[in-house]
Amino acid sequence: MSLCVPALEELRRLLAEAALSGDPEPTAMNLSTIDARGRPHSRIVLLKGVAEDGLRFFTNYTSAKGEELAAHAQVALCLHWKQLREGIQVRVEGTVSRLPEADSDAYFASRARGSQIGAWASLQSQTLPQREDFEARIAEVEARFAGCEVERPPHWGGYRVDPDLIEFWYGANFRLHERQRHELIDGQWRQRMLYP
Ligand SMILES: Cc1cc2nc3c(=O)[nH]c(=O)nc-3n(C[C@H](O)[C@H](O)[C@H](O)COP(=O)(O)O)c2cc1C
Repeated sequence: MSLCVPALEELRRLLAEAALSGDPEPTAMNLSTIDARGRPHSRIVLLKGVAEDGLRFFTNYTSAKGEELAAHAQVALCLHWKQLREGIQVRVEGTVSRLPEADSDAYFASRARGSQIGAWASLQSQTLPQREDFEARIAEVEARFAGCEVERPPHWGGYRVDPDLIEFWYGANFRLHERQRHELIDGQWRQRMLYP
């Protein structure tokens, strides 16, 4: 894995700045995946860390996105902070792999108990015939783990995105926006500007 240290440092700086800017969801990012038929799908997930091994997010491995990621490991991520400076967008493309179990365990243990219960109770992406069915599953999981810690379900955990493209778009007056693209080409990170 080859990391683009300057781009990841810039991303961390922007995340910190976005958190201070009062953005209610500074880590919300669009995650695009491709299914086995080549059809793209997008949804928001939370960016849970920019680490040495890539960008992390957590989800249900048996969800629609989990199946899509098993079919195609290529993903595109997009973050947008409307109120930061003149507006900033970050695009990331790369390859996902599952995080080590110990990392998923550690993150799961840090989650609120309600979220832990939800990870067991939600059959994410499957048809829910009626709301009461979900509530009954939540009650069943709460009873199962009453008085003890909720362990991580085997179907729930993290992915890391190993980027091969990171692009920063900085908004500016009169549409003189700035685009800085970092691309991994033949094992080397290269930087160039693009017309906005
Ligand atoms: C602000 C926001 C944050 C979200 N964060 C996550 C997340 O971190 N992980 C997750 O699995 N779903 C998250 N979701 C729900 C997803 O957008 C999506 O509905 C769910 O993961 C099912 O997607 P799928 O059927 O394509 O697998 C979030 C939704 C919103 C609006």
